[in-house]
Amino acid sequence: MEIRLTTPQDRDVFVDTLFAAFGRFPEPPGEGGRVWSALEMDRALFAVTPDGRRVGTAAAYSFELTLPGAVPAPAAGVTAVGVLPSHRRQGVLTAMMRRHLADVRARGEFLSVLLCSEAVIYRRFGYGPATTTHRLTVPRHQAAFAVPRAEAAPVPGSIEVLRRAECGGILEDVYDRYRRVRPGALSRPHHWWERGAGRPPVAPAPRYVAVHRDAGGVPDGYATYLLEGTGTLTVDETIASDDAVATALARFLLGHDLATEVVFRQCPPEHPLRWQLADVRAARASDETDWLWVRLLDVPRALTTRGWAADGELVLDVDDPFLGERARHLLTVRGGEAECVPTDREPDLSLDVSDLGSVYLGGTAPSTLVRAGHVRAHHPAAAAAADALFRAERPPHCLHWF
Ligand SMILES: CC(=O)SCCNC(=O)CCNC(=O)[C@H](O)C(C)(C)COP(=O)(O)OP(=O)(O)OC[C@H]1O[C@@H](n2cnc3c(N)ncnc32)[C@H](O)[C@@H]1OP(=O)(O)O
Repeated sequence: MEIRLTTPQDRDVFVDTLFAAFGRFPEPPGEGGRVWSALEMDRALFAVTPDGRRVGTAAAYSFELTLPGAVPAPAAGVTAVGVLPSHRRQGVLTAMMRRHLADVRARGEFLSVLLCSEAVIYRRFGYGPATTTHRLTVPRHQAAFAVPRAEAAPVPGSIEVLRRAECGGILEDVYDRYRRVRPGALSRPHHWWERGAGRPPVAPAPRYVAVHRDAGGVPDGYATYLLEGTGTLTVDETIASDDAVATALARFLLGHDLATEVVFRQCPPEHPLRWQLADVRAARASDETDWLWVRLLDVPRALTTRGWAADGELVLDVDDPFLGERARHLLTVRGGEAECVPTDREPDLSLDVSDLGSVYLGGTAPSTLVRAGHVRAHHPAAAAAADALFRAERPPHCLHWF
């Protein structure tokens, strides 16, 4: 089996092969099919049999991932993974993953990320689930806000309702400012917006957009939504770098006449809404799911690149069975600056690289993985020390679909 890079001329066959792996036919370009226009064919792979048949596909987008401390880092976004049903469980994906990880390293990148179709596939390749997302449903009759102190001084500004097609570059600008400060957020490259590649609101599906502007008229938040005939107002995403702006948008959406309930999709963990409503049971959480999976390809570089909110010292014994690598690192953080060097000191924690991926963005406490039996703590204080160190300024969240 040969694994080879594709060329721009391969795009149609690539998409066709991918859909055959999923047992479906490619969507017309005007619908979900637009997302394939963003494929970077110089990062896409075909698995080819000795007799020349293309039986597997995998691709990668060039994103920036925001790490704790608002640090941007290049991240390869794995996508379009498929192996024809006739060729499964013969190691085709394994071969493509090996090649992908080697290509990422060769480019000087140290992070690979993905969204899983099935959660049992990728841990063996060193990926760990690092962020979650869920939806919040609020019945309108329970949507009254309590008036905590923050609400006494509402954010100055205005909200205007536009159609998606009227927004020009507003969504792209607001999203880009937002993603630079949110751990776990991915960039949405310009050509995604230009081509409408992705799900709404990147795809220009019919949507209304509540655009929040600051007192000077500059857009600083938006929410895209649609009121369905059933009375459900579905919000695709609320984007605002400022919590007060997000609150103003939530108030606006929850005040929408004729809606019987408002469904906020793609919510981050610890969303403040339930604390803002008078009825603390009103915002019902559902459909919680893993979202971004993270794979580290250079542990010292990954650990010294992210920001750290607390000082501390940890010895981590990290096992990477897929790449056949094992190393012990001394991580020292002083004044937010991290140093990570090889050591032969006794470890505080022993863990698989996939578990390091899960805790890397601060979304999973190392102590949870110790309790789950994934991570081994070598002394009683180790897990708490790791929790204090890895915690991010706020739980990481990713809402980009790719
Ligand atoms: C980021 C994304 O694009 S997610 C999309 C993933 N693609 C899909 O879900 C499309 C449908 N599925 C497929 O095309 C294939 O089943 C794939 C791509 C998931 C797996 O491809 P394969 O070539 O069969 O994988 P491969 O033979 O390398 O399997 C490696 C190991 O993973 C296991 N594995 C692979 N897929 C699965 C699965 N879906 N469920 C459980 N185990 C799996 C195999 O059993 C094997 O285990 P082993 O090493 O213990 O023997």
